[in-house]
Amino acid sequence: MNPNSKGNTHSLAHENSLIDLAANSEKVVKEMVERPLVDGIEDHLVEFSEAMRTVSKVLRRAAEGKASAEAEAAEWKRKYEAEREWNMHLEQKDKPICVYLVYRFVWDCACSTPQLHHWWIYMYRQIKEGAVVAGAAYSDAGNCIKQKVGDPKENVELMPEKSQRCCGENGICSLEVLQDSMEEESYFNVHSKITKKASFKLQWCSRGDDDDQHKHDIVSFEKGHITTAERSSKQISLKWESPPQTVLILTKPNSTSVKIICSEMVRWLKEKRKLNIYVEPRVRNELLTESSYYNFTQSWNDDNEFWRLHEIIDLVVTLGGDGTVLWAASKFKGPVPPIVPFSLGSLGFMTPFYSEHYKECLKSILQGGMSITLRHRLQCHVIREATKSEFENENESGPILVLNEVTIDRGISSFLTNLECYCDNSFVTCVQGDGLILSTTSGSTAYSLAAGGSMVHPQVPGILFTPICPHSLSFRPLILPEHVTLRVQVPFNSRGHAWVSFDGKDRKQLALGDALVCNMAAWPVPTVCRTDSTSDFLNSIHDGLHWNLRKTQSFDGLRDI
Ligand SMILES: NC(=O)c1ccc[n+]([C@@H]2O[C@H](COP(=O)([O-])OP(=O)(O)OC[C@H]3O[C@@H](n4cnc5c(N)ncnc54)[C@H](O)[C@@H]3O)[C@@H](O)[C@H]2O)c1
Ligand SMILES: Nc1ncnc2c1ncn2[C@@H]1O[C@H](COP(=O)(O)OP(=O)(O)OP(=O)(O)O)[C@@H](O)[C@H]1O
Repeated sequence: MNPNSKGNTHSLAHENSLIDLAANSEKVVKEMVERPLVDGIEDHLVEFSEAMRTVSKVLRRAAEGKASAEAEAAEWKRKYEAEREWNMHLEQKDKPICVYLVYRFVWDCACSTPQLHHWWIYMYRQIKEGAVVAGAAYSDAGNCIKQKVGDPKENVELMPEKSQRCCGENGICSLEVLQDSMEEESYFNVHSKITKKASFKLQWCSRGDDDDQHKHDIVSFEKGHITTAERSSKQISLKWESPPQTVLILTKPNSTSVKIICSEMVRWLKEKRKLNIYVEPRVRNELLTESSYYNFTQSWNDDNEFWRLHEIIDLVVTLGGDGTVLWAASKFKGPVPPIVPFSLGSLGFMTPFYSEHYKECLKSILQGGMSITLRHRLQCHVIREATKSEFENENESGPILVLNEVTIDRGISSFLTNLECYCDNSFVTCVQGDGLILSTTSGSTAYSLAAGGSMVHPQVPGILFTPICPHSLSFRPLILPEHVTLRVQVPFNSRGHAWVSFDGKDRKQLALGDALVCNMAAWPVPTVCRTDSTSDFLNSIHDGLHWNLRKTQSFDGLRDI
């Protein structure tokens, strides 16, 4: 048998079987198609296709929602950044082109070299910061040589000295610092024959470290402004490098005991410590009504003048309760000088100094170093839905700074607040309840505590997110890191408006669509400690809040051992 013919027969059979199979499959499919559908399958298919349609609708909506949330977040970011830019622009505008005009530098020839050196360093810093400087200096009694500043900026120009007096004979050695505008010039002329702000150094150290090896500078100090370049939770000490000369006293109004201590303190600071003393206009009037002796006290006419005071104030003394410390902090929109809080209120959580011992306390603070607590503040912006591109007038004066907290609540509305909260543009939650507290760690022992938030040591950097009476069983308070930006928005489907207040003051309404944006401010409030930050905090929670006060269990009764 021919093997080839055998192979041909096999392949032919295989082909025929494939044709049969195809014809059969076609027949089977035809039968299946023609066969009536089994009961119920049609219904299932309809249901299935409806379900698929619903799924695709949900997916489409989710995609649309995500896109709109992203667009909204981008819009808020844009508004927030535009507002910051605007504020920075205003700040620049506020900054006089010629920040300092040194119009007289009377030089004692006996101390020429080191002081002249310091003066030029000081001037160089001003120029670096954008100041146009005009001035003249005299190097020694006989030869009044005008010195020109190198050229740190082109706008440096020397002005002829008005009264070219050499002071070799009278021995005065003073630097008068003036603002350039008329208003500021007259203000400083009238109010201060001043003086350079005292300089000091901030360090952190571990407890019990006696030698300087364990101390580290944490803050560079220029022009008397404290800024936390690096936030530290360690104890911070402040050491004067030149004697403080100017003190501002802020007092709680309508209190007889405060008035008595205030007038005594002013007299003592002037007579015994030879300090320049600033008081509020109200207090100056009260002192002058008491006696014309107090004519030496200085004050200010309006907020603009006050806002420049931090440039010459070495120390702030508060006489009152916590409210007076909050008041003092709120007066400083930028850098804050160290605050010495004397207790003349009822609770006094942040006021560790006893007013009866003011002489000893102030003496040691003015002479030596001190421990301070750098209390962080929150800066808040109210952003109105109605003003999409421009920012409200209220924002033109810059952010509102709080030392305790900013509260968003339902105010007089009887409905639940409905607040959408975002952290760095990520959705956090929707607060449905009486409201929300965004608190600093200093404020953790105030309203936030009453709403169930944790007590946090004031040196711990963080922002407390504490709901007020949330209508939910699982809403625990949060503590967020200090670097985040929080946005709390009243959604359009909210039943009522919300209200925002700053350290319990300045209530503002938030309409539908309005938002509050807040983050940590650059300017902390340095408060002087009686002992140190931790001891003062623990004393306050024990004495002020009676924390964990319980009768001690006796030895009587059952025991494990
Ligand atoms: N339910 C509450 O506890 C509640 C309600 C509203 C306001 N407050 C707090 O009152 C503060 C305003 O204080 P005020 O003196 O101007 O108003 P206030 O006269 O109403 O006094 C409020 C009380 O809170 C105390 N307090 C303030 N700051 C504190 C802090 N950081 N730690 C511990 N206790 C503190 C004060 O000593 C005072 O006893 C707000 O910032 C807010 O924290 C609390
Ligand atoms: N210099 C000031 N000018 C205007 N208002 C002030 C000034 N100092 C304090 N206040 C306000 O006066 C109120 C009472 O002040 P403060 O809280 O210091 O006293 P207190 O209520 O007696 O003390 P405590 O809070 O310890 O009970 C606060 O609302 C505060 O904002």
